[in-house]
Amino acid sequence: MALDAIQIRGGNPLRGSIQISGAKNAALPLMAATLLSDAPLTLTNLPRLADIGTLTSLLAQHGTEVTEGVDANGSLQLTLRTPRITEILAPYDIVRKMRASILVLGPIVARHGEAKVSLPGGCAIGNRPIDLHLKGLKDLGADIILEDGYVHAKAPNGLVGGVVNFPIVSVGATENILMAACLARGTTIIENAAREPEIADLAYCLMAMGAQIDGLGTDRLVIEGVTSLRPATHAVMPDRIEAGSYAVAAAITGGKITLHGARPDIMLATLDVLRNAGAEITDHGAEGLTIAHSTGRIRGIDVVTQPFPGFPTDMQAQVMALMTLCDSACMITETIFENRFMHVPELTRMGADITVHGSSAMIRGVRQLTGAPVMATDLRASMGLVLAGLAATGTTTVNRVYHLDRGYERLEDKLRACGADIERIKT
Ligand SMILES: CC(=O)N[C@H]1[C@@H](OP(=O)(O)OP(=O)(O)OC[C@H]2O[C@@H](n3ccc(=O)[nH]c3=O)[C@H](O)[C@@H]2O)O[C@H](CO)[C@@H](O)[C@@H]1O
Ligand SMILES: C=C(OP(=O)(O)O)C(=O)O
Repeated sequence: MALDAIQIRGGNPLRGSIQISGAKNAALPLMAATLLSDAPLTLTNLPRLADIGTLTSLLAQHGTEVTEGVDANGSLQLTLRTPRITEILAPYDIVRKMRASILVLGPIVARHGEAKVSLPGGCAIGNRPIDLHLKGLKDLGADIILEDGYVHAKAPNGLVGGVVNFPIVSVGATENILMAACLARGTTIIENAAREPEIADLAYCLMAMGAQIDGLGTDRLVIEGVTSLRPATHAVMPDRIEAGSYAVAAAITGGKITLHGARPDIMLATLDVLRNAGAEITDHGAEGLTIAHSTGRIRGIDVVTQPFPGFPTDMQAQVMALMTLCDSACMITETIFENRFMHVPELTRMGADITVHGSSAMIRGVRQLTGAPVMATDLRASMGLVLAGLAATGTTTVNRVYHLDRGYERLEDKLRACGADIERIKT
């Protein structure tokens, strides 16, 4: 595990352009989909991230053959082929590193009739139970036993389509059940499905593989099971959270950045907040967007995280960093994860004025942040601190860079190309 740190000497307005990478949170379920079929699945526009490597190792130990290449745009391309599931066990040592490992559960049970996946446990941002994943598989006829820290799911005669009504919206549970339902006998209806764009991206890929899915982009997905799937090639959608993070980099430093390949149509809630905060945003459609913040201070805007199309929890820490410099006071409320304010004490050490009351944080804007050594316990909190460091006077050292390596491809290169004074250092 890399224990390097990111060191930033803040204060430069960032100007330039950044190419947005493929989305981590789309890539992971797309890779897991290979387990549904013996036919090859080629994924292009993959980001080179630690999480992609972790899932590649997990898939390989389940029997997936992985051929690595480079696509026409220079991004990572993987051809995944799983002639058969050679191992039903997803071990604790891999699952604990990355919660998205739970996404192998649905596909392996659906195809092989049995899977044994380590319970992921909690993580820095919350408890993150998997009861909804298990409920969905039970609704499709799987027997589930929890033993020795593992979920043991069995459906020896195959899954059977049914109605899966989720009591709360879950991205991962929707993805797991969507994949499993592709091979279940008959029709599956997922009610209260998550509507995140990464789910539609997964559905498009599954349909290219021969799955029959209706209701894309809605909270009701209808899946007609098929007996087998065919080869497919799919380009991973652009990362709306990476794009949102760099949009904040432009706003917080009073700069101007063009985000090539960003999709403004799936970033509306984030862009609304940034626009209301005083940024000027130019929508270039499929080409991307340009964001600038040239006049006056940031306006304080209240933000509440919600499932898509609401404001994403994965942008909360970054927008909080921005709001520390606002001209008034504002409130950020986190409704998705119970412990996603780990960046608050670190931002406070940089001079921010933030008071947390339960799931809300009251931010009173300050005129300036000052650099400090900081440490975050999760990916987006780390990015929030990088953004604060870009705006602060003096030097900020963000420790535990491995969190950032989970979700931001070539972070320092992309920011440096826009004028940031940023480097990776050994600690
Ligand atoms: C790899 C990936 O795509 N990760 C994203 C995914 O995580 P993930 O899929 O884990 O998040 P969920 O949408 O499942 O979680 C939403 C809420 O539902 C709860 N819950 C979830 C499942 C369950 O079985 N029981 C339960 O109670 C969670 O604790 C949380 O409070 O969506 C989150 C919400 O947009 C994002 O922050 C993560 O970046
Ligand atoms: C919380 C995140 O990821 P994961 O679900 O993989 O922990 C994230 O991408 O912000």
